Amino acid sequence: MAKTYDIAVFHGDGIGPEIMAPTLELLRGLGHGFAFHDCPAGAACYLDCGSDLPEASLATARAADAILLSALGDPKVRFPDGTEMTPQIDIRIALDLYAGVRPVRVVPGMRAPIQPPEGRTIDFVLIRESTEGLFHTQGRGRVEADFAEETLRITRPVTEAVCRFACDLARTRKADGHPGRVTSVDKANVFRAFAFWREIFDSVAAEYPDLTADHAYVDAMALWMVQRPWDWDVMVTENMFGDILSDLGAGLMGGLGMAPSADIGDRHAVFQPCHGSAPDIAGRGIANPFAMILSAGLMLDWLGRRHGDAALIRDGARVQAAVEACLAAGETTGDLGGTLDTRGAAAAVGRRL
Ligand SMILES: NC(=O)c1ccc[n+]([C@@H]2O[C@H](COP(=O)([O-])OP(=O)(O)OC[C@H]3O[C@@H](n4cnc5c(N)ncnc54)[C@H](O)[C@@H]3O)[C@@H](O)[C@H]2O)c1
Ligand SMILES: CC(C)[C@H](C(=O)O)[C@@H](O)C(=O)O
Ligand SMILES: [Mg+2]
Repeated sequence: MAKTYDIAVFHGDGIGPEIMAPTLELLRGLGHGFAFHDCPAGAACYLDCGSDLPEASLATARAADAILLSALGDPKVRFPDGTEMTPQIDIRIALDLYAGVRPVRVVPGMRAPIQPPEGRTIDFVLIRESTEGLFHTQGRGRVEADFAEETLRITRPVTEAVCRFACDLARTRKADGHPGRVTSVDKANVFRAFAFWREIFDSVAAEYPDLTADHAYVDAMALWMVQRPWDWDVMVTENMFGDILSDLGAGLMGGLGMAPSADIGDRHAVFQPCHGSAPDIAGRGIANPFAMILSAGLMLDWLGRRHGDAALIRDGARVQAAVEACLAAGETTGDLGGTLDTRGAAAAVGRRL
């Protein structure tokens, strides 16, 4: 009998449920025997039950084969100390999801602000360490009357693991015709913690003589991602740098509605769009579902490779191709210049599947 995959589903806040519902419909249509398990979390859940990440939801996520997560959070709903709830960070830390995979891919028809020169493509992957770095003290920073302080933490095991993940990915991509280059993005000129990061990156990269390994300072990389985004293959960087650069990457694709992500650890993985709950457009049914759908495509690919299921890998690629065909045909939501609403854009993907 074919395997059933248990998928934990966080529907989220704001536009979260609006983009998750049609994504689940598309997944059901692929006929892989997915069992979806709802996991309440986020701002609405906090108002409802007093927790933004109930233990039961985390337990369901832990037991699942994969986790699909839509945008969570609402700037108007805060903890008593005034901080916003960020359960997605708590999940990354609780499940050791150290490798945040954020692909940046500009394809024909995309309303991208920068077009590559003839013969070049914008197609790189940013790997964002997602469990430590400058997020180490998130929500626990020290705030006194006259100063505030947060801590940047870089540890050897996590840095080795995320650098190895990036090198493995560059190697896999090289087999598909990419240059086989991995770039560490850091600030080693100023911070000893980043000199430590760079030294670890170098020692891991030395195990991959078939790859080109190099470094860039994060400020210069922000410039180069705009000036020559076609030059990059795989980048690996600290949590906060990756958070910021991945939104820059989303900008290269025409907006956050196009930016998927995967947070991957050794045992678990979460698939979610890079964007938030977009309170400014929530409830109107006009959010772009493509980042959520592409994230589901990354999930199919990851599950397929993990379980040796070629049909899942094939469908991961089909989902990406279907979204790209919609872009080429101009069948998109308003943020990308189209006239479709959320359901219409998802249906356009469905027709191509
Ligand atoms: N991964 C996540 O769950 C995640 C990521 C970022 C922010 N957040 C949370 O979301 C809330 C809102 O944050 P924000 O406003 O800074 O960022 P946001 O990503 O929600 O929105 C930024 C801008 O992008 C637009 N946008 C985002 N997704 C879109 C989509 N799918 N289609 C069309 N337009 C889209 C929004 O309308 C807005 O103008 C906050 O509570 C924040 O903490 C969650
Ligand atoms: C919402 C926020 C906590 C989150 C992050 O900072 O990681 C988001 O910006 C992201 O990029 O996934
Ligand atoms: Mg972000």
